[in-house]
Amino acid sequence: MKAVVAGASGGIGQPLSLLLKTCPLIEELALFDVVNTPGVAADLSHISSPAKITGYLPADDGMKKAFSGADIIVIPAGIPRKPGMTRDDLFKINAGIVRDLVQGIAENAPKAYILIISNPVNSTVPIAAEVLKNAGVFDPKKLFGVTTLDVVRAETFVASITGAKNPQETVIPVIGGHSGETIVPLFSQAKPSVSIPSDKLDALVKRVQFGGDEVVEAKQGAGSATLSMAYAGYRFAEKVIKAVKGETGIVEPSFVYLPGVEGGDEIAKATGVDFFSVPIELGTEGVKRAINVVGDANDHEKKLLQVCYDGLKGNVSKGIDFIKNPPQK
Ligand SMILES: NC(=O)c1ccc[n+]([C@@H]2O[C@H](COP(=O)([O-])OP(=O)(O)OC[C@H]3O[C@@H](n4cnc5c(N)ncnc54)[C@H](O)[C@@H]3O)[C@@H](O)[C@H]2O)c1
Ligand SMILES: O=C(O)C[C@H](O)C(=O)O
Repeated sequence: MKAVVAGASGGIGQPLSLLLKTCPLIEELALFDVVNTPGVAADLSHISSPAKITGYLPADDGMKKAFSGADIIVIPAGIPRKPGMTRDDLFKINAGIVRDLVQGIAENAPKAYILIISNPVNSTVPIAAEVLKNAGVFDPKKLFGVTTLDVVRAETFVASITGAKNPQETVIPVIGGHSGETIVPLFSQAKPSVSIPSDKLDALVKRVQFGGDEVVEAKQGAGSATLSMAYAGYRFAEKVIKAVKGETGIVEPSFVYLPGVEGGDEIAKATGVDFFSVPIELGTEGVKRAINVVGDANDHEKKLLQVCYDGLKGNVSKGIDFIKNPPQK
């Protein structure tokens, strides 16, 4: 199993690479970034875990060398938010970064599982899908927008109300997209069920939807969530790897292209959007099936979902349009 981190020298990239370096399921780890990968790779190479580690810069065909033979490529490359910015404000710079990296994947590792962290995820994943389609190598079962941090936040924040000792033991589907009101936690479907006092529900939902802002404001201009994101990115990558290696029954929400995966058509019909995060059962080929939890949402959650669909549609078409009608240089 060869894993790659593209954007490996950044705030997320470094701790994510650290976690992947310690993963016993990975034999080879390649780090790619426009800066500092030789140093980050040298540092991590002293860790006595099995993964062989290499670092590449764009010079000397670095992207080709990093991506060739990759089984899984995680992309946290791109600029993060500062206070007062929306994720969509990152589009101008990050759209081109993701387009070019995914083009490199299409050319050098067309069969790799691709996990996109770079924001705005609601648009960068459709960008990736279009690039892969144009290159004739799009497999919707292998393209994932990483929304795990929203799930992690829901687990953590609900535990502060229920007092659960281990927040991770409560499974909460968080669906939709990855920004503000497109993020919809379905607390009515938590397993085991949770009891949230009605006067606390709105604030809890808002905290999950705008958890990213909490970190952006606390960092005062020094970036957005990096450590919790590295944890979340690793958690999702590890689940994909375990499923690919044959472990069964692994389910985690992810932002995928619904019409291309089993069970997705029904959800696309219900939501009116083709890219959407829902619980995904993972298998040896990536997405095994998308699980339709939309119909089970309660009335309060259905109202949240309506707002989500409206916001998400614009974000998705903006991404698709960026590739179909490229901006003039
Ligand atoms: N999906 C999520 O839940 C989630 C959570 C947190 C952050 N993010 C997003 O992740 C991205 C990265 O955040 P960060 O805090 O690590 O930022 P950062 O600025 O600390 O790191 C980004 C890294 O990307 C590198 N990079 C830039 N262009 C590149 C290219 N063309 N090829 C390879 N590498 C390139 C930079 O050199 C830098 O090392 C941001 O867009 C942020 O909004 C997403
Ligand atoms: O808030 C951000 O901009 C980063 C990330 O999407 C997050 O949810 O923390």
